[in-house]
Amino acid sequence: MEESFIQQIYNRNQKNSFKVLVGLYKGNYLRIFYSAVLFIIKHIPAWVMPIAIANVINAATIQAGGGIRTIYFNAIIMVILVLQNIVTNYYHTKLHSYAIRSVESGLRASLIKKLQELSIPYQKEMQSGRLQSKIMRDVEAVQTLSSQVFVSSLNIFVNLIVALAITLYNSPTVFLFFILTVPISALIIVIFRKKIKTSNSEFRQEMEETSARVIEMIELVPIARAHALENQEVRRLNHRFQQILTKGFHLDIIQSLFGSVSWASFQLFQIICLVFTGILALRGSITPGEVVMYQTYFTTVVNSVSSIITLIPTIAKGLESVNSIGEILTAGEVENHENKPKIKQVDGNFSIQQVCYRYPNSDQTILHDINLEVKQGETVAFVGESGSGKSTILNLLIGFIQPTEGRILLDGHDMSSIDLRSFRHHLAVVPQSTILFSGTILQNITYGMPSVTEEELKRVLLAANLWDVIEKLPDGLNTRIGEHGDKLSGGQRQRVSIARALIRNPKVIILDEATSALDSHSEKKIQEALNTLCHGRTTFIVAHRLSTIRNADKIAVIENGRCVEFGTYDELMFTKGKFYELKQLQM
Ligand SMILES: Nc1ncnc2c1ncn2[C@@H]1O[C@H](COP(=O)(O)OP(=O)(O)OP(=O)(O)O)[C@@H](O)[C@H]1O
Repeated sequence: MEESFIQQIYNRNQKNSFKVLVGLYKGNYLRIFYSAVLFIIKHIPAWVMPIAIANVINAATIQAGGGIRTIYFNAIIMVILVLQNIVTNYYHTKLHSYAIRSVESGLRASLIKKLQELSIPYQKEMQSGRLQSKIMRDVEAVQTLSSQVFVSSLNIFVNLIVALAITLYNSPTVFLFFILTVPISALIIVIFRKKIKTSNSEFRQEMEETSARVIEMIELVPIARAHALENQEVRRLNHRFQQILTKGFHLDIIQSLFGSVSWASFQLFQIICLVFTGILALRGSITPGEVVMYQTYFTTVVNSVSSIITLIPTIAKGLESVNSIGEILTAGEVENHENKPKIKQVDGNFSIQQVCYRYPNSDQTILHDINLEVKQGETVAFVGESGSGKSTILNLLIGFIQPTEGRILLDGHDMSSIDLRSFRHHLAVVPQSTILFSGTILQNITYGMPSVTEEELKRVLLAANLWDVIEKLPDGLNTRIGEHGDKLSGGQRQRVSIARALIRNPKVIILDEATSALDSHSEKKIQEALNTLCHGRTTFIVAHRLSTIRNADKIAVIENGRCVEFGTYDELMFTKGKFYELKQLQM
């Protein structure tokens, strides 16, 4: 799949999260600019009001100027400036909010797209809870960062510049006093910045980890309940919450200390400023109105500088989230289909040649020199002890993982050199634990199919032995089946899964047979459905049922990652080797 624009921004600015953030707004720069201009207009009252107030005070206290006319004139100016704020604020918000919200949804869309491309082993490694936390929580932190940085920093910088400029124009002495705040604030920022960044990063990782555990726990509730392990589960999570408490507490303390130190320093400055301008007024250098004016501007300067300081934790958190999202968007563990030829037709001939496999995070080779020739339409059953490597072979055949040595040929094409998506259009996978989603039965069966005719649907339902089940349901095919299909029985779920495979009319089927025991009636129904499904298609089954094994064209016995026997049922029974032993054991 093509890299999204957001992915490109991440790849180009891997080390610099601030550059990434700015880059994300490409296409919105003009909107942001107009929003900033409107902000300046809407904010004019904040700068003009102190002057107008000073004029009114001076007109009232010093019998100079225009008296009542000055008071009225300044009042009218103030009213106009205040009222225009409502309109300009509306358009200012409209523009920047659209920009920020579109980046927010763009980030989520890019993450989802990337998740669909990442290799299956990588996804398993990352855990769904952590991924979910990145998609929801981190993107939200980036959105908060954007609005804070844009709205607050604009507010801060514009206020600061105007207050300082007016003061400089009126009194350079007071101006010099004002800018003394800069080194003080810089010092405070330097002292706290690194601590806040580290603390934020630790807290974010802890949250992600806990998120993963919580999702896992929710999925495990029935198992925990069935084994009376509720308390253990609660304890396990409580331990994680304790970690969050410690890390979050540490973060809060640093942030709060940072806030209070800066607040106290600036309040002290404000008191000094009042004393300083008061003395200047006593000496007659400035008027009483100007004392109020400078005090107001100084409050603006102080508030602006302390706002920059209070913004820092949010910025640190947001930039940490920019990094966190980048972990996914720049991950290289993707299924690479770029520039690989698509296959137009699949017959279903497989040649597995000298295949070995080792999981990336392990130094143990799981599969050794697997060699199998499978003809179009044949059914191959893999049997063997648990952990012998059967599911790993299925994952290799789907292309979720690639052989570390050897190769797999599909109709003569090396699977590593073709666009696997073109093969998977002709493939149906029926996993051991049926994966259903919380829609209707119809939606679950026709998942990913653009259109299905009534006759086709009926044929599939009959073949999957689902017709009777559907007929008994009040809403028929439109019955909602609950999360993961919880409202269906295990056997019914398996048959829905078989129907989903059937409707795709695949050329190749990969089937990890469910191990759970079913009653003989249900077992018979499933076996009939499976027979229809596999008929005339190349099928690979991890087989547990006797009937499946009996019906397979070939049986491959896997032992410790090696294929120790390969042949028909009768051949393997005749040679009285491993398969014979396994059968004896089962019986
Ligand atoms: N992601 C992984 N990382 C490392 N080792 C793994 C991973 N997945 C599986 N294994 C190991 O690979 C071996 C083969 O596993 P596999 O799931 O293929 O066995 P299986 O024959 O299908 O077992 P079962 O019949 O119980 O499903 C096991 O020893 C397992 O521990």
